[in-house]
Amino acid sequence: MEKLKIAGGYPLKGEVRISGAKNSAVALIPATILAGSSVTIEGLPEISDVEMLKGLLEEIGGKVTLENNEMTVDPSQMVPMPLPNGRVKQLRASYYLMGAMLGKFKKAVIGLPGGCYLGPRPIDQHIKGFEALGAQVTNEQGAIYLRADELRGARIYLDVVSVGATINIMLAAVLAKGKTIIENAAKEPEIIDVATLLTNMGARIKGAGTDVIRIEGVEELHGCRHTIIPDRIEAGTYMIIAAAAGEGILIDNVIPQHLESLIAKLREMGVVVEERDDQIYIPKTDKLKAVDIKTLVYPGFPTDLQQPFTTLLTKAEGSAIVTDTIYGARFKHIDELRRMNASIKVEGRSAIVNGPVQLTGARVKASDLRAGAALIAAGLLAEGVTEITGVEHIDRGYSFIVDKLSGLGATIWREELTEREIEQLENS
Ligand SMILES: CC(=O)N[C@H]1[C@@H](OP(=O)(O)OP(=O)(O)OC[C@H]2O[C@@H](n3ccc(=O)[nH]c3=O)[C@H](O)[C@@H]2O)O[C@H](CO)[C@@H](O)[C@@H]1O
Ligand SMILES: C=C(OP(=O)(O)O)C(=O)O
Repeated sequence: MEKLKIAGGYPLKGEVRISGAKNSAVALIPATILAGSSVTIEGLPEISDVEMLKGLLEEIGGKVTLENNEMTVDPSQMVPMPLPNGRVKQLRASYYLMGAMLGKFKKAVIGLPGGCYLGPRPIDQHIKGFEALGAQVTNEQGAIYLRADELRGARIYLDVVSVGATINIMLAAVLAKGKTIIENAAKEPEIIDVATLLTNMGARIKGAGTDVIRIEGVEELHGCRHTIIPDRIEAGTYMIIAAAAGEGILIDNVIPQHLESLIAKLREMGVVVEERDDQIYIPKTDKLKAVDIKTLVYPGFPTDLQQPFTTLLTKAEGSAIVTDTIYGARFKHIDELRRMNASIKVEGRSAIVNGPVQLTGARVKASDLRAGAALIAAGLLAEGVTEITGVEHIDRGYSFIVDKLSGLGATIWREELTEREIEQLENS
């Protein structure tokens, strides 16, 4: 086990290249199960979620190669092997194995997913969708059992706008008989990316990226090659770091339109954001103004950027209210930021941040992926050294974070935890 150490307070400058999108990758990889022949995905991020999914596809008989961020999956020998435990618990997106395996084999046994604990994360809408398509779904001892004689297209209205349920229902429906309509669908760019891959595989999908998706089931799907979209959350994290501690940072391989809500909020704070074709440039910002944010489904402000944005607000002049309407308890980073001298209080679904304060280095724990991003941003701003444990969460979603930040001039490194530190963590 490792920890991250950051000696803060150094100005950051230069260029950083964004990797492929985690939340696309984790759906594209299970989608390959549906094909009849090999699928290649280019530009995958080097994160542990991708490695976990590679292992899961191999467990069910897939032949998988992963080299230079390019994965090729030959699904021809795959079987509907139950996956009740093990790797499925290490990530959230193992839930996509439910839709993909149900679609392909008409049966699946998948353990309940892990991933970031952000308060309750139900999957009732996924299950409602599978049932509407004709599956019997039961939950037995922490695993979801899915079985169908045949899957038939259906009209499915999602009671909550859910990224996971929208993609999972698409995966299950592309090989179903007849037409499926998903109403109140989520509109995130990752959904369009998955629909693009499935369409290249021969699926018939219309409306991905709007709130009504129409799918006409086909008999079979074939192999193809697909290039993943850039990670808007990774890009947003570096934009926040650039606004907080940058002296001119160019963020390369980004689709600026995917980040309009963040760009608008940064501009409101007084940050100059230059949008180019596939790059964003943020020069040094002298003074930041506090702004309120409220997370919403896409194209609203993403919940995944709420935590790092909170760190930025500690440097802004005035009082700001951060409200998370998606995950009302996504505030585990706040206690840790307080250890670093932040002045923040949590009231219900909101955090009230008072700034500006000079953060100071401390020993802190990343409870989840974006809490980790918030603490890294804080460490870069802080006076002194910050030690961050819980690095395994950060490695789920940020490729080469130490190298990328070092390339910008940060003093950041990994260290092995001592046995005593591991013991302390296990008892905390
Ligand atoms: C692997 C992946 O892509 N993860 C992203 C995905 O998670 P995930 O797909 O888990 O998030 P959802 O979009 O499903 O969740 C949105 C909201 O709907 C609720 N809900 C969801 C499903 C359901 O069946 N019932 C239900 O009530 C959730 O509790 C939450 O309040 O979208 C989240 C919201 O943008 C992001 O934070 C995660 O990074
Ligand atoms: C919450 C996240 O991931 P997951 O849904 O995979 O836990 C995230 O990417 O911020």
